[in-house]
Amino acid sequence: MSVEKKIWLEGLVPAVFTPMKENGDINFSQIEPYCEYLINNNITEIYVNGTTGEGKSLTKEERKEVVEHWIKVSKKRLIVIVHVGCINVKESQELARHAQDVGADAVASLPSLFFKPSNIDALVHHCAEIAKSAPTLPFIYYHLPIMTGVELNMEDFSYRAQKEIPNFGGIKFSSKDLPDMIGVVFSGVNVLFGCDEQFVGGLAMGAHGGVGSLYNFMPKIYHKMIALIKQGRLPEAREEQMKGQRLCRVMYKYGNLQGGNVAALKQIMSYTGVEMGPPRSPMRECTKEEKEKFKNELKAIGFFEWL
Ligand SMILES: CC(=O)N[C@@H]([C@@H](O)[C@H](O)[C@H](O)CO)[C@@H](O)CC(=O)C(=O)O
Repeated sequence: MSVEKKIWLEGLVPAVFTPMKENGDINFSQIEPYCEYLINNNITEIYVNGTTGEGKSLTKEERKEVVEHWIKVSKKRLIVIVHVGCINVKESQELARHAQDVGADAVASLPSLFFKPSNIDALVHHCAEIAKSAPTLPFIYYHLPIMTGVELNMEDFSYRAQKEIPNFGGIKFSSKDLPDMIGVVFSGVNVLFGCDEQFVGGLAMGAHGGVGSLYNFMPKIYHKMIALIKQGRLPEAREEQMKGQRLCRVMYKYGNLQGGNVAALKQIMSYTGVEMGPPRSPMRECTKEEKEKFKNELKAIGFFEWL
């Protein structure tokens, strides 16, 4: 079987959150308004069950249900990329097959996370095993060394993967190692940069687009950045990037208190009007007092004018 759906992404791909209820269950009813909010903000692609979506904190069945909901409510108006990485390859394969069966547009995976691949051979082999379970969809490798500890050279990996994985579609590059990233760009595959606080740098080094959490609630700012870069207006693009940096500094502070950045990001996302609810353990929600201070700090940097 050959790859049927080919994609080449160039814009902003929000890594979507998974809305939750106070009791920790997934709040599926928020996915539809969330989807409409994204579409109204000119978003055409999403990345489901990634880091921002707390995919690794969900059960396999929950992950499948989340994907089904997104596909149902988006009614083919969004390109849906599904992250399927699990602790064991069998479950990753099951999720990849499921994504293909229910109509996703691409699958992506982290490397194996406990028995980490110690060389390119092992990483290519692991990705090929997952990719072959969804042979009609492009497979995107999710490079996130800060969380996975797998820090292999991505340029070398890309050349090997293009030879050995028939449906290899590109790399979601969530590392700040831009010299490695430019090597991947020149290897000819689709590169989606994942460090929102240096998006301008990533685009300047050739990334085609970005997958990230800030694109959920700051799409206007990041769309503007793309437009300014295309017009060669770098000083103005930097002004917009500085807004992302200001947001991140406040977000890191509260993320640290809450046990992880996704908790703080969910709080910020709720200010768009789409309720995200709490994160799942080991992260926690802000206390009432923390929420108040957090909101005031966001106000002070001008965040509410960027929505
Ligand atoms: C480590 C991490 O979570 N990185 C985020 C960024 O969007 C990140 O939140 C942002 O750059 C702020 O640090 C994304 O790369 C993750 C992502 O796309 C995902 O949710 O899978």
